[in-house]
Amino acid sequence: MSQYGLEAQMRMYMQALSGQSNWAWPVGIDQWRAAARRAMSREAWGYVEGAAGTEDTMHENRRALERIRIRSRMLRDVSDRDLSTTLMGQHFSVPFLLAPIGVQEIVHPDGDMASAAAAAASNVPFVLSTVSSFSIEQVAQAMGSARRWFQLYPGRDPEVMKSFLSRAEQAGYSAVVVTVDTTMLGWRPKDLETLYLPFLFGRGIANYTSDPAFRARLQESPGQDPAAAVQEFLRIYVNPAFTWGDLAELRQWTRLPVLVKGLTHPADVSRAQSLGFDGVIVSNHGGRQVDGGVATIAVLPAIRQAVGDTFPILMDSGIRSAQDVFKALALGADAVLLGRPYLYALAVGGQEAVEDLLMQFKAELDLQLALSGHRSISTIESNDVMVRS
Ligand SMILES: Cc1cc2nc3c(=O)[nH]c(=O)nc-3n(C[C@H](O)[C@H](O)[C@H](O)COP(=O)(O)O)c2cc1C
Ligand SMILES: O=C(O)C(=O)c1ccccc1
Repeated sequence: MSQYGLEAQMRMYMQALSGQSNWAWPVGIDQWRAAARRAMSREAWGYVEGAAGTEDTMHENRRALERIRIRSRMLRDVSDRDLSTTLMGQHFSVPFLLAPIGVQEIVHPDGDMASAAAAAASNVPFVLSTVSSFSIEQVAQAMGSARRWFQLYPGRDPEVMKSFLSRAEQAGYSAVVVTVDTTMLGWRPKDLETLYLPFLFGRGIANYTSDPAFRARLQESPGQDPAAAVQEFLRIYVNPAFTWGDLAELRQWTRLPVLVKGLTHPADVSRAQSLGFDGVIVSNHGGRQVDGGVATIAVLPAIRQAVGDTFPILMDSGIRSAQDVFKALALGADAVLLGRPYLYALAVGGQEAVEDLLMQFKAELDLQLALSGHRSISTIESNDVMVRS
C-alpha cells in the first residue's frame, strides 16, 4: 500500500499528458454528486438524496464532521504506509466497506451486481442489502472469493429470515449486519412528492422471490402473480414490534458474526455488547429515518468509552472523503461505511466508475495518512483532531 496515493496521481497526470486529454471520471465528491444528479431521473435522485423530514439529520452529519478539524504531525518518516486493519478476525485492506443500499437498479440497470463486482475488484468489502435488486447468490457469484457481508432487515416472518441467513452462509458471506433503525421507512418528502416506492414496481425483492420459505407463503409463483408477491413482501417487511428479546433470539440463528446497525445511543450499544453481538454500526441511516437526530460522529467518543477499546465499532452517515474516514477513526471507529458516494459513481458509470471512486478514496486516504504524520491507521487517535470552537 506504500506510495499508493502518489502512484494514483502519477497515473492520472501521465494519462492526461499522453493525449487522452481528460481523466475519464469526476475527481472529488462534489463533482461525482453533480454528475450523478445529471445522470439520474428525478425519482431516482429523490430516492438516493432524500432524507427524513426537513433533512436536518442528514445535514447535521455533515456539519458535525466539518466541525472536527485535523491536527497534523510532521517529520515522522511516513515513507512506508499501511491502510489495512483486522476486524473480528477478518483482514481488511482498507478501513472502509460499501454500505448496504437497497434497490440499486434504480440508479443503474446492473445495480448491486456492478457495485459488488467493483468492490471485489478493489479489495473493498461489500455489504449486500436485504432489499437488493439481485439475489444473495447472484451477487456472491459476481464477487468470486472477495469479502462480503449480508445485511438483514428483521421482518415479521422468522422462517424467511432464517432462510436468508442460511443462504448467506452457503454463499460465502462472512458476517451479518442486522439493521434495527428501519422497521418502517421514515417520512421522506422527496419520495412522497414523486410518489416513489420501488416495491410497488416489483423492485428490490429479488431475495424474497428467489426464496423457498417466501414462495411457500404464496398461492401462485411470483412470475404468475407479481402483485401478490409484492403484497406479501410489504406485509412481512414492516415490523415495529421487533424488540431486544427478538434480536437476542435472532443471534442464535447463525454461526456468522453479527453486527447491529442503526444505533446512536451509548446505552443501546452497551446492550448490544452485553447480548453477545460481535460489533455495532453507529448509523442514523444517512438521516433517512429520524429528523432532528444526532450526528453519528458526535456520538462516537461516548460510545467508544462505553464499550472499551476492543469492541468493534463501525460508523456511517455523512462520510464523503478520506479526511472524514480519518476523523471517524480518530474518534473511536475501527472502520466506516461509504453510502451515497458510491451510488453517485454507480449512476455515473456503473462498475467502472465505482472502481474509480474507490481508487480515489484509497489514494486520498493514503496521502491523508502520510501528510498528517501516520504510517498506519492504527496510530490515529483522538489527539489528532479537535473540535472547532
Ligand atoms: C438509497 C439508500 C438506500 C439504503 N438502503 C439501505 C438498506 O437497504 N439497508 C440498510 O441497512 N441501510 C440502507 N441505507 C443506509 C446506508 O446503509 C447508510 O447507513 C447510509 O447511506 C449512510 O449515510 P450516507 O450515505 O449519507 O453516508 C440506504 C441508504 C440510501 C442512501
Ligand atoms: O431507503 C432506505 O433507506 C432503505 O433502507 C430501504 C428500505 C427498504 C427498501 C429500500 C430501501
